[in-house]
Amino acid sequence: MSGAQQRDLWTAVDEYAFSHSHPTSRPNTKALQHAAEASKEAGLPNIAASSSQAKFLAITIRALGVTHALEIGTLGASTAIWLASENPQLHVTSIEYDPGNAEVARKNVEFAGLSDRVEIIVGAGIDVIRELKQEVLDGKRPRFGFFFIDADKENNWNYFDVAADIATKRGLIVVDNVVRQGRVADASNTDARIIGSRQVIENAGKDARVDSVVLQTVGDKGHDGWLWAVVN
Ligand SMILES: C[S@@+](CC[C@H](N)C(=O)[O-])C[C@H]1O[C@@H](n2cnc3c(N)ncnc32)[C@H](O)[C@@H]1O
Repeated sequence: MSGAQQRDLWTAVDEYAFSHSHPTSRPNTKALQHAAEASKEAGLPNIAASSSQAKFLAITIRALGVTHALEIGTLGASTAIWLASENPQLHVTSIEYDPGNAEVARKNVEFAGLSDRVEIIVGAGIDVIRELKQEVLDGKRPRFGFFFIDADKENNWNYFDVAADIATKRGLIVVDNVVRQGRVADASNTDARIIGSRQVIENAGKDARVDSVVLQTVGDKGHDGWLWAVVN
């Protein structure tokens, strides 16, 4: 089977399964479709987590009873809306570097009726997460039970390192796109994003604060994978 055929198959399975596991009668369908359309119209790239992946994160959060989540990399707020709309107990803080993306995201969150539970902070992820860390340590913010690291891949480890310090006990840290069509296993690849993947995988494995695993994924976003870590 060619690469294109494989990808078509993965997409077909995603479309079939998602249409049944999340029928359009679900209450958040309109908000999610609106966010996708408005993001496309505004020219945002098609790089949000897939619907199946975002729902998987959302129901994991529900199973764990997480009340505060931190996302790095908002884009048009697709995943933030998934997390908040599937979890009435959840407050989502999401950091976005690009003010234009943040504006689209805010409007999408407002359309979804989630402005009271989705906070979008504009700024460089590493600066903002360090400020949030100080707020958590000062007792001005609660610890986060879930992190979705999905921004500049070169900073994966820097985000992870702070996240492990401000997580709740048994908090979950997910880093997106660490496999990158398998290129992570090619030691000769010097792409900064691949180096960012390797750094977070290797450092997390040695870090006594967490227990981690990498899970490869296929679907309508191709072949990639997540790093998952639970904070001890
Ligand atoms: C893959 S997209 C995020 C998708 C989103 N998590 C979702 O699944 O719906 C990555 C986003 O990270 C933002 N970004 C890139 N570098 C950043 C940085 N240094 N700090 C914060 N955000 C950044 C980009 O502007 C982009 O909107």
